[in-house]
Amino acid sequence: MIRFDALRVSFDDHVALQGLDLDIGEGEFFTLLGPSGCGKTTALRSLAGFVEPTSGTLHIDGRDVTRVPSERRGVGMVFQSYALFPSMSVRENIAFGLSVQRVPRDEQRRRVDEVAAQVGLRPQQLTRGVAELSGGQQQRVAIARALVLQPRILLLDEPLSNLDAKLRVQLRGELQRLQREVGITTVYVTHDQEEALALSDRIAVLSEGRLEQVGTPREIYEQPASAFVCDFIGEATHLSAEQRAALAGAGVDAGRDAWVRPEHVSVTAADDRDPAESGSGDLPAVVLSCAYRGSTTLVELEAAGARLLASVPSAEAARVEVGDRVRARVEVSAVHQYGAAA
Ligand SMILES: Nc1ncnc2c1ncn2[C@@H]1O[C@H](COP(=O)(O)OP(=O)(O)OP(=O)(O)O)[C@@H](O)[C@H]1O
Repeated sequence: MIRFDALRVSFDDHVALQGLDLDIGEGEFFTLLGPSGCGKTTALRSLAGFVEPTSGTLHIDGRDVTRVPSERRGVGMVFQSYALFPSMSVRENIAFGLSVQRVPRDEQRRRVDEVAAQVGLRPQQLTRGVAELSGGQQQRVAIARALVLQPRILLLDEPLSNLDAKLRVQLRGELQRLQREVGITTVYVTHDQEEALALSDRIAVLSEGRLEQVGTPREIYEQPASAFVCDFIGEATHLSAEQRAALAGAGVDAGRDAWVRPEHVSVTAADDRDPAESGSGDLPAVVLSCAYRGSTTLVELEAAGARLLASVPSAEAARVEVGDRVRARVEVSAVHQYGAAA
């Protein structure tokens, strides 16, 4: 339903998007994810019609909208700051776009009531000033203001980034439910990988204006297509040359870059066998620190001369202490390898 075709955006001599190809399906919750400056906001703003591409095309529902003005693209946008009018009531804020379009008063009223109920705003909240509302309620108003214009696509630019951690988690659940209920195709921008994994049907990971990978949260996490994605999504240890050499007998290619996630490293008691001979992916290790995380504990090890992270059930972690000599067992089949080692 949305197609980016070789979309390139340059600002003076800086290339923000280097030819983006992307297809987003009807009803999808699709996230553009990447570190600051990777071009995700530029991609979103191009889709909204606020940024003019240097080359390439954009299609919505099969229609070339590359040069179509923003207001005729059928997109509704929610900004990071919400951009609500502080002197107006909730109802006036939501109705703003309808007033601009000179929609009759009684129809405005009906549509605002309908969309307010959809996003979970109570009727008595509609007469309040927006300044009196909490961050989460303001977010609902901002979404209602976009939805009331009945867009085909909802664009959200880091809408949760101004909220505290607990509210962010709560609201992302609400946002997901709301999107499912309304069924509207949604494009979401964030630099927060945890948020992207929790919310999205699919994710596009961008780096320096290029697409690194597109996939479901599970695909991106479990089969990262590049070292960049593996490092950016979740936690991973970049194995040193010495660690790779020590694991070569168990099947790691010592000549290639290698990464392993903490949940694929376990900690067992040290014994006297030479780990290199066991062929099982064991490394002699010393416990450097233990960070309790509830059901699991992140154990930082020094293994074969370099750092290695292991995520172990907290019940097991209770048996190890900082300074203990242990064995780190690396699940070699879960090691991600890319290109030649630097
Ligand atoms: N209007 C502009 N003029 C000049 N350069 C711009 C403009 N907008 C963006 N850029 C540059 O383009 C690059 C990509 O910016 P963009 O805002 O798309 O990144 P981002 O991934 O969304 O980052 P952030 O999370 O920090 O917003 C950055 O290097 C940025 O400085």
